[in-house]
Amino acid sequence: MPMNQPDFQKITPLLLISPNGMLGRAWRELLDAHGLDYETAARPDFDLNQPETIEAHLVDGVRTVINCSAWTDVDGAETHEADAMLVNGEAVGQLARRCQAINATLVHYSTDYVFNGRAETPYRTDQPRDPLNAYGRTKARGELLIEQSGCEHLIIRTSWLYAPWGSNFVRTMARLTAEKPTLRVVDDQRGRPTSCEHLATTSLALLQNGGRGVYHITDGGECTWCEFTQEINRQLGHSCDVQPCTTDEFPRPAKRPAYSVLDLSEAEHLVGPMPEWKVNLRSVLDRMAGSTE
Ligand SMILES: NC(=O)C1=CN([C@@H]2O[C@H](COP(=O)(O)OP(=O)(O)OC[C@H]3O[C@@H](n4cnc5c(N)ncnc54)[C@H](OP(=O)(O)O)[C@@H]3O)[C@@H](O)[C@H]2O)C=CC1
Ligand SMILES: Cc1cn([C@H]2C[C@H](O)[C@@H](COP(=O)(O)OP(=O)(O)O[C@H]3O[C@@H](C)C(=O)[C@@H](O)[C@H]3O)O2)c(=O)[nH]c1=O
Repeated sequence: MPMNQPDFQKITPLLLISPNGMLGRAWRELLDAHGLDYETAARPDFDLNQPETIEAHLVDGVRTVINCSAWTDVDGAETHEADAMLVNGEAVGQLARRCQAINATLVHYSTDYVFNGRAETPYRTDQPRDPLNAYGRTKARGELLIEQSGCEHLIIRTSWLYAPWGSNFVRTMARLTAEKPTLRVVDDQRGRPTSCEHLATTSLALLQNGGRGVYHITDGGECTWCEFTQEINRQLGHSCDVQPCTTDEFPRPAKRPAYSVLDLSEAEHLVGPMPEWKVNLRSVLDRMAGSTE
């Protein structure tokens, strides 16, 4: 990926919120690899439900705040929308207003689930937010509050995150395809998987290259959850029979969008093409093979 002469002085010192989440860990590894100057903010010292802890961590001198925190339990948000809204909505507004006050740039993550999934071509960054579920509504509110705060920001929408660590679809399916002779996986939801390591690296490149406003970053290509599982099964050499099913045959509390492919052209214009999801999947599975986690 073309990365112009890095001038990290413009973006440091950084504050990394939630370095122990799935994406937060990828950011931590990336910042360590570059030897960048950063502090971290995590529970219990930093809690988005306690506004005073936001003020205590976002202090004068911090140039960039990378927010990897969120309520990510999509089904749980259906019955706890107010709690999810505090974390993904109102607290994000507070973060953004604090960034404005200390003149820091806020890098924030959002989701394909802010869209209704009724499109048939990739969602552009400027298409209207119209979430189908509670999680999507809370993430849409967070985006809006950032935009209203007037802070300098980079909102990165992404989708279907996976990593060699944490709780995610690839790790779940790696286990299930090893354990089960057959598996049924929904084949009528189409989107773009995203490796967290790729996302962190590409986010840093976008930040460095002046990306501000809303951008989309995912792996390249697209697939259904079933096709994703079939490829995990194939790359791992497992012999599970992965069969397609419909969303109706796999009922869940939260509705998911049928089509949530994000248009990548604006990010690709600044930082180059996104690697294909099968290529990124291979790297992550290789790393999982060499790990005891
Ligand atoms: N996972 C996915 O598939 C996708 C995720 N995204 C977005 O990407 C971002 C990163 O997601 P991901 O890495 O999967 O998230 P994780 O669920 O792995 O991590 C979320 C982090 O948020 C922290 N957190 C939750 N509540 C609070 C709180 N009240 N105060 C402080 N910290 C809190 C958690 O802390 P603790 O470690 O203490 O639990 C955890 O470290 C999020 O914005 C998410 O919405 C977008 C698209 C897809
Ligand atoms: C385990 C399993 C899942 N599935 C389906 C259900 C669901 O439609 C799909 C994916 O399941 P998950 O629970 O991993 O998906 P989900 O929690 O909806 O993942 C989402 O998380 C949030 C945080 C985001 O922002 C989104 O981009 C997206 O990544 O796989 C099967 O069909 N068969 C199975 O055996």
